[in-house]
Amino acid sequence: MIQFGVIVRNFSSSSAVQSAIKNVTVIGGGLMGSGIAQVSAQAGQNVILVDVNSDVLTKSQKSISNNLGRVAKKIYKDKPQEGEKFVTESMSRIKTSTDPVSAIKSADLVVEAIVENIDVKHELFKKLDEAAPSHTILASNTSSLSIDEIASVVKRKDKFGGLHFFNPVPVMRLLEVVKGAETSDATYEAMMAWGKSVGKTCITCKDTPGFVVNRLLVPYMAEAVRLFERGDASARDIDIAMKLGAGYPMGPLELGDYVGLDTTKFILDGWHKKYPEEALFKPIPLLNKLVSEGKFGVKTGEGFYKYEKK
Ligand SMILES: CC(=O)CC(=O)SCCNC(=O)CCNC(=O)[C@H](O)C(C)(C)COP(=O)(O)OP(=O)(O)OC[C@H]1O[C@@H](n2cnc3c(N)ncnc32)[C@H](O)[C@@H]1OP(=O)(O)O
Ligand SMILES: NC(=O)C1=CN([C@@H]2O[C@H](COP(=O)(O)OP(=O)(O)OC[C@H]3O[C@@H](n4cnc5c(N)ncnc54)[C@H](O)[C@@H]3O)[C@@H](O)[C@H]2O)C=CC1
Repeated sequence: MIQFGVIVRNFSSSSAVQSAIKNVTVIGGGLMGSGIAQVSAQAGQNVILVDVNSDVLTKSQKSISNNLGRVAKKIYKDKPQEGEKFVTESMSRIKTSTDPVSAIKSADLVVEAIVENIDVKHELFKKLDEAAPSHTILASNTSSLSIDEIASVVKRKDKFGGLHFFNPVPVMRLLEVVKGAETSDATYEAMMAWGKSVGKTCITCKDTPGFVVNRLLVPYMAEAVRLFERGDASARDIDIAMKLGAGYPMGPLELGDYVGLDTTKFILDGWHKKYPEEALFKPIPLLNKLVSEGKFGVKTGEGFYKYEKK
């Protein structure tokens, strides 16, 4: 059995701590999964990125390569050749697959970043639990679902936890490490060490709705949509207000488009179902309308604003 210890290394990159986790499988090659694959490969780990859709995987590889290029420009400002080597080597550590079962055969850690739907996540984790080696840690990047509820379908509850990243993963420095009711101390410590190894500052949170960031951020974004829906201010003015008046890097509606209005709706709907009396979680007709029209934000080319399709 692999012992997940921590080896402290004395080198000057952001990942000063190296985790014993070497092989990572990331399931879901969308916005978040591609970012998680990137930071893992950057940190020297072998990555398999899995998606049901092979076109998504092609797109992910392209965006990871571009984003690695941005990182390389920063780290290797005056050494373009070293920058190129960094990109090529990091990319060579990422393999792709459409078959989750074969992709986890040598995984030390699996990070799931598929659609925010408990039934779909259950179906996947049942398969992963049966197929993964006994030492493999299973983790979910869920934004809003309960870690214990997701873990209810697996036998290895002691080796299950939450690893909640933020978008864009290569830039946002936080990782919320969520300890479920049955997550063992060894698993929790291995997740913390791994988070540090991929360059993140880790905080710990109990398995509560939205953990820390989303419990505060999602109701704020929802209130901004309601304000716009009432016609109290234009979308542009709401966003300018929060950027210039509160110092946020993005306004709340821009952020909704960036996170994905589909994901935002999944989060709110899930919480509303669980806590029907909570006014902050009530459905928002405008948000539902945009999602029903396929306007998910940046990823579909339109949300509150229009974007050039990538
Ligand atoms: C829903 C959930 O469960 C949880 C969530 O994720 S909630 C969402 C959390 N995220 C946020 O709140 C994001 C808020 N927005 C921001 O922080 C910033 O607007 C932003 C970082 C996204 C973009 O910043 P910006 O200054 O407007 O744009 P830009 O100049 O393109 O990027 C800033 C830097 O990040 C880098 N960057 C941006 N995206 C990148 C990516 N995907 N990969 C690598 N580098 C990237 C750029 O290269 C640039 O680097 P330098 O400053 O060294 O040149
Ligand atoms: N968008 C955001 O800002 C954040 C999202 N999250 C969470 O991360 C997860 C993924 O979100 P995004 O990356 O935004 O979604 P996304 O829609 O960009 O990507 C999801 C991907 O999962 C794939 N997929 C769906 N079912 C699958 C399955 N059974 N097996 C393999 N692949 C499958 C889809 O083809 C898609 O490419 C969700 O749980 C979300 O709540 C967490 C932090 C931030």
